[in-house]
Amino acid sequence: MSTVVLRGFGWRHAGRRAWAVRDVDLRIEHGERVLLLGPSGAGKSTLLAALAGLLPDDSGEQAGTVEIDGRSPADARDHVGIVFQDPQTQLVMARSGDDVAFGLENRGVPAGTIWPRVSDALDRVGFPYPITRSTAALSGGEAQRLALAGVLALRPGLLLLDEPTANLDPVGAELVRDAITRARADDTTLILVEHRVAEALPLVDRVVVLEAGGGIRADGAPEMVFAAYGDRLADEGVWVPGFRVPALKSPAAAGNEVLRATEVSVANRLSGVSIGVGEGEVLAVTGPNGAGKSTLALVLGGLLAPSGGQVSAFGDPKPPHKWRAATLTTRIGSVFQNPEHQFVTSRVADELAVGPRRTGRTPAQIKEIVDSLLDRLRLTKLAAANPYTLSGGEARRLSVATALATAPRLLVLDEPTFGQDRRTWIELVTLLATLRDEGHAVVAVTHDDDFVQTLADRTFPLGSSRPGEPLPRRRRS
Ligand SMILES: Nc1ncnc2c1ncn2[C@@H]1O[C@H](COP(=O)(O)OP(=O)(O)OP(=O)(O)O)[C@@H](O)[C@H]1O
Ligand SMILES: Nc1ncnc2c1ncn2[C@@H]1O[C@H](COP(=O)(O)OP(=O)(O)OP(=O)(O)O)[C@@H](O)[C@H]1O
Repeated sequence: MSTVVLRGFGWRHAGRRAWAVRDVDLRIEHGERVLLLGPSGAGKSTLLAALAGLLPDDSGEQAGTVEIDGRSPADARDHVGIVFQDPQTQLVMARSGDDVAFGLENRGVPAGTIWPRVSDALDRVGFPYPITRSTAALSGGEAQRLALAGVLALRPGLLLLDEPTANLDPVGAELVRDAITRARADDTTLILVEHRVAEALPLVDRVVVLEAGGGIRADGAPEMVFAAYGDRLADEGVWVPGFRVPALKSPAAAGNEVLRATEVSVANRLSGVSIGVGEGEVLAVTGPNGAGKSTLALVLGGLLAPSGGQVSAFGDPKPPHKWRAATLTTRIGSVFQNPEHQFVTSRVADELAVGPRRTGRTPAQIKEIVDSLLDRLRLTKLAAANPYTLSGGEARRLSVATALATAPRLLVLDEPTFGQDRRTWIELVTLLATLRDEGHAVVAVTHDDDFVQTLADRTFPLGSSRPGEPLPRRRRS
């Protein structure tokens, strides 16, 4: 167990004018369990990184002090376990079991107890493979489970979790919540960052809300915080319990089919899936971790050749993965599960210009497209920032914006709403609804039930025993 004390704490990342987080005075006692909230970009991940001793002096400027049990985060590191927002970045070993064992070995855990602790931690998170499974061949949710097992095995005094269930299917999320609850028995101090408040509340006894411009907006027992500040927090973008999602489903029937996949397979990852999507339709692909959703998205987006089956789109005799890059970008816009995998420039604004430039737009047209997307996705202030330095929510919005920049008629989005606060979520979903109403087709892989309820015209449950409903051949009347 650990006590955390922040006094006047602030951090400004190198190369940024604005402070990521500032004026934070906070004391968290041994064994307390805190939900840290705040709008996208408010500095939640930065604060966790500071506590984990992951902000080296030369990477920015610090104000105030941080102490864990009276020590600096660098000195307390052995007592702290963190799971990042993007778990794939924290897996270091080639084999899954070794990845969990690595942390234990580093901390000098006696050799005889390492492997029992590894298998206990993997069981707790429902990791579905033998310990020899390659870490490079894990789906997003599987990687998240493994990263969690890695820190749970350490039994840290201070456990820092950044959206630990965002990539998990409902069964996985429940297991992880159980595992977090069990860590309570070890008197672990917990700081949890999670946009979706309802599921996180049973795990915590205190809520701290960071203010976007600095300082703490609210702090106290959950019921007190939401009773006193609920409405204002909602206005500022925080997901508050009881939030009802807007209904944005299309009143119109789907138009002509733009893409059809027949019995597509990818060896060991996806087997025999048939799916189609029509103009003006939002199709949600759901299903358990490892079902093959991201693999299917790559195939539909023309980014991965299927090993079996056919894909045809826009009446082209060639399948999308054989199209020229310029053709592909004007027809299909893809968003990957990990936004960083798709960034190719060092400025947010340049990133948005890549597609339009490739498709021959004039400089004036490019500027108009870029400015409009920055505005619509709340990224204008970050136009000059390096895409790799964005917060999780910002990076996700940039990746959606880049997919829209060439106005493709089909969007294939892998977890488009991941990491969004309430305000950016509504804006993003409303933007997709507008595109849908203009006749664009949208295929979205998602674990976000609110997204399905709000926007999906049809759901394709992959990996379940129910086959996807066939696409009715309807025309817009
Ligand atoms: N390495 C970095 N270099 C420069 N700026 C950064 C870096 N990491 C984060 N930032 C900036 O600091 C601010 C806070 O980011 P942080 O990731 O802490 O926010 P967050 O509250 O966790 O957001 P989200 O909910 O979107 O994940 C953001 O504006 C972000 O662009
Ligand atoms: N590069 C890879 N090489 C080999 N196997 C892989 C690779 N990537 C994923 N897999 C495996 O293929 C299957 C499907 O993975 P995929 O990422 O498509 O699942 P998913 O449904 O998107 O999962 P999640 O909900 O966890 O993101 C999983 O069993 C996964 O372990």
